[in-house]
Amino acid sequence: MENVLTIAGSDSLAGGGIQADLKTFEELNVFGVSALTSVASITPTNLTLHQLPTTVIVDQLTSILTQLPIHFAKTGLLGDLATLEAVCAQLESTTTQVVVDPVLVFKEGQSQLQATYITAVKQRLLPLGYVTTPNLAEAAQLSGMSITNKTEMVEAAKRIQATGCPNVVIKGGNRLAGDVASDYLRMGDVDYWFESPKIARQTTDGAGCTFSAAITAQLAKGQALPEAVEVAKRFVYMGITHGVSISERLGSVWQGASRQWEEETK
Ligand SMILES: Nc1ncnc2c1ncn2[C@@H]1O[C@H](COP(=O)(O)OP(=O)(O)O)[C@@H](O)[C@H]1O
Ligand SMILES: Cc1ncc(COP(=O)(O)OP(=O)(O)O)c(N)n1
Repeated sequence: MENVLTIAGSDSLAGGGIQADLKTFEELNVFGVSALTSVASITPTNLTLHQLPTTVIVDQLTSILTQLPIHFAKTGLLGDLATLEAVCAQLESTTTQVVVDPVLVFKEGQSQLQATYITAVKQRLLPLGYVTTPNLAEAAQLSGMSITNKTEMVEAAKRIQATGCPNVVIKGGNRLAGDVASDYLRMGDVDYWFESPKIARQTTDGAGCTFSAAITAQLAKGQALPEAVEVAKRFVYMGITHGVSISERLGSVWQGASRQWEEETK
């Protein structure tokens, strides 16, 4: 079995973060290991990041990268510039292929990431990526343009490729107007579109983390990127459709949905 690493923050409500990543890895039959960067504390009005000391993050990565073969890793919420730089320094000394989920904007709230952080994502983190998976709002920040339609998604992906990441998936998701959840993969200079009906449910927390974790798992198992994105899209679609309303206000993707559905239809 392949080991797969997630370098990400904790979301105690499991609406994303390391919790969603590890559940996804488990469901897709890879062995998930993790380096925790930050603990996000989410209330109806606030999103606070409690950042771990850089030395603790580096210690976790050293322990993992010096002892285990890790062919694929994903990065999620890194949280601040010092963490981003430390993580990049560690990854630069490996041959690990990296799926970069830039995590600048998420549904539960806006973190206070500075312009210097976004610049570092473009200059240090994206060049290390095999593929990056911004949502529409993140793609707008990384490309420096507004994105309201598919033509602009293509142009934004080209601009993001210019940072040095060869493959870009822009998730149109719920943010792109219309009835269809359209995600766009630009792989080199080839275009792929992945589409599903938009699901009118609130159980979308964690959709982005689950999507990038699923891509990472499928790549680790040897699948090519377009097929990995297709599997991830279906996995998230099932996860939202059978998502869990964990409270009156909060709804999360259910990573066990594909397995449950397969078991029920056997
Ligand atoms: N309402 C929805 N219906 C169907 N698919 C959705 C919906 N919302 C998001 N998705 C899908 O979930 C995945 C994650 O997208 P998104 O929620 O935009 O990312 P993020 O969580 O990073 O904001 C994408 O494949 C997107 O198309
Ligand atoms: C610690 C932590 N990191 C990332 C997220 C965001 O999760 P994501 O799946 O990318 O986005 P949403 O679908 O929840 O918008 C998180 N909640 N916590």
